Amino acid sequence: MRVTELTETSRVVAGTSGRKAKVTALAECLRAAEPEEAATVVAYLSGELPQRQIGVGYAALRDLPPPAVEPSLTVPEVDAAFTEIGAVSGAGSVARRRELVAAVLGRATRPEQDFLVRLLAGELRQGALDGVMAEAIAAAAGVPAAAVRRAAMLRGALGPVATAALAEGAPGLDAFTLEVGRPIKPMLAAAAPSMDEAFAKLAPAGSGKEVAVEWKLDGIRAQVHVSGGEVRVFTRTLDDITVRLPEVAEAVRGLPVRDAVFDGELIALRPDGRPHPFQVTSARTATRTTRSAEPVPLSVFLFDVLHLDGADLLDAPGAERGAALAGVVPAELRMPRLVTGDAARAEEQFDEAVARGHEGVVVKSLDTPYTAGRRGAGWVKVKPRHTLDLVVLAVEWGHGRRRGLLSNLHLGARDPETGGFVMLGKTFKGLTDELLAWQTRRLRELAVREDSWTVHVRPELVVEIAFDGVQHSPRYPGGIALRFARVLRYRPDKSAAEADTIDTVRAVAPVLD
Ligand SMILES: Nc1ncnc2c1ncn2[C@@H]1O[C@H](COP(=O)(O)OP(=O)(O)OP(=O)(O)O)[C@@H](O)[C@H]1O
Repeated sequence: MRVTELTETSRVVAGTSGRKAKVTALAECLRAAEPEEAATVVAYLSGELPQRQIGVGYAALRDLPPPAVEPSLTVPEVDAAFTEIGAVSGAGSVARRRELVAAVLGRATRPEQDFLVRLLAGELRQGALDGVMAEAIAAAAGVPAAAVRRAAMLRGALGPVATAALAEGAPGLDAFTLEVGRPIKPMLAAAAPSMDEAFAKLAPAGSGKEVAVEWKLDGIRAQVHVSGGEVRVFTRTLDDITVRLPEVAEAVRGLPVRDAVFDGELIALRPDGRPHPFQVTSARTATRTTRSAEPVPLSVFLFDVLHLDGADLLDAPGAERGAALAGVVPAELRMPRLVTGDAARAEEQFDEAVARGHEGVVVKSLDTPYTAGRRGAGWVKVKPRHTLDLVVLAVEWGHGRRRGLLSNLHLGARDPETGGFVMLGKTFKGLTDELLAWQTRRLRELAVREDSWTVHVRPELVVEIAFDGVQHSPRYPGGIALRFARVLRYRPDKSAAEADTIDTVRAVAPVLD
C-alpha cells in the first residue's frame, strides 16, 4: 500500500466527526492493504509506530527536504526506514538519524510529509480511536467486532490482530488465547460518585442481586503469572518488573497452583497496616531508584484469577472467579472483600477502608466476565473524593519566583468520540519546586509550538488532579470547567489513551451553576 492512500484516509477520518464514517473510511483502507502490512497500517492510523520509539524528536523534523512531486512511497518502505532509524546508536547517531529521516521524507509528497511528521512527532496519537479501529478491522475482515476486541486484549495490540483477521478471518482470531507468561491488558473500573449510584448500576433495588465490595488500595496494579515454579510480575503497562520485586514472587511461589494468572494490587504498608504515601510504593517499581532509600517491602493483595491450572476463567462470572481465587489464595494475600446485596453494609465496608487510610472501594458485579483492557461495566469505584487523570495540552511560563519555569498547566480530558482532548481548565497549584523543575524539563521535550506565553505540547503527560467541582463555562470548548483544580501527582504509569474522558468528569462530579 502506498503512503498516499494512508494520508488520504487520515484526512477523511480527521475531517469527520461521525463514528460510522470513520469506521467506513478505515475499513476501506484496511481492505486495500495486504494482510502483512495491515499491522503497520493500523499502527500509523492510530498515530503509533510499531517500533514504539525510534529516537526522532521534533528537532530532527524542523528542516524538511523539498517534497517529491509524485507519490511513490510505500508503507513497507517507510516501516523499514523507521526500523533502520531506530537501530542507529553510538557516536554520531543524532546526525545519522537526521540523514535517514531526510532521506525518507525527501521521497514523500507535501501531504505525505505532513502526515509522517505528525506521526513521528506523536501528534497523530489518538489512543481513544482504538474502539473505532477495532470496528474497522472487523468490518474489513468480515468478523465480529467483539472477536477483534477480545483478540486485541489477549495480544495487547491491535496491529497483529488486524493481520490475522484479514489473512484468516475468524479462525485466525481464535488463535489468540490467554497464555501464561504473556500479560494482557488489565480490566479497568468505571466510577460512581456514591455507593447508591454504584448499586444502581450493578444491583438495582429489587433485582435481588449481590455485589462484591472490595477495598481499593492506592498501590500498583500487578498481573502475576505462575508457570511451574516460575513467577513473573507485570505492570498495567505490561512491563515485566519481576526482578525488582523479589518479595512478591516469593509470596506467590508458595501457592498450591501449577499454572495461574492472578490480578492484584501491590502496596507498601506501615507496621500498623496503614499505607505509606504512594511515592514509597511507586519508588519500588521506578526504573531509577534512589540508592540511599532503604526499600520498603510491598504487600500483595490479589483480587482476581484469570487462569487456573489449565482452565481459562476470563469468561467465567465474577462469583466463580472469586470462589476460584479463595480456593487457592489464603486470606492474607487476598483483597478484603464483602459480598452483599445491602447498600448500607457496603457503605460500612467503604467507611472501614477509608478509616484505614485507603482510597475507597471497588464494587464488582458477580455475574460479568473479566473485560480486559476496558473500563467494563462490571467494576465501579467509589471514593470519598474523586480525582481526575487529565492530559497536559499546553503550559504557560511562570512569573516572579517561577520565572523561567513552565508553570500553569492546560488540562484536557479525553473525548472518546473524536479521539482528541477537551480542555477543562488550567492550574499552577499543588506543584512543588521539584515537580516544577521536572515538568519544565519534560514539557520542553514534548513541545510542538510556542509563543511568548505558552508552550503547546504533545498530549502525552498524564497528571492527577484534585478539584472541588465542575461548573458551566462558555469559555471552554466542553462547556464545563474545573473549580479549584490542583496537581496531586504525575501518573507516568498511564498513557494519554488511559486518561479520564469528559464523560467520566460528568459522571463523578455533578455540574454546578
Ligand atoms: N480491589 C481492587 N480491584 C480492582 N482494582 C483495584 C482494587 N484496589 C485497587 N485497585 C486499583 O484501582 C485501579 C482501578 O481503577 P481504574 O481502572 O479507574 O484505574 P485508575 O484510573 O488507575 O484508578 P485510580 O486513578 O482511581 O487509582 C486498578 O488499576 C488498580 O490498580
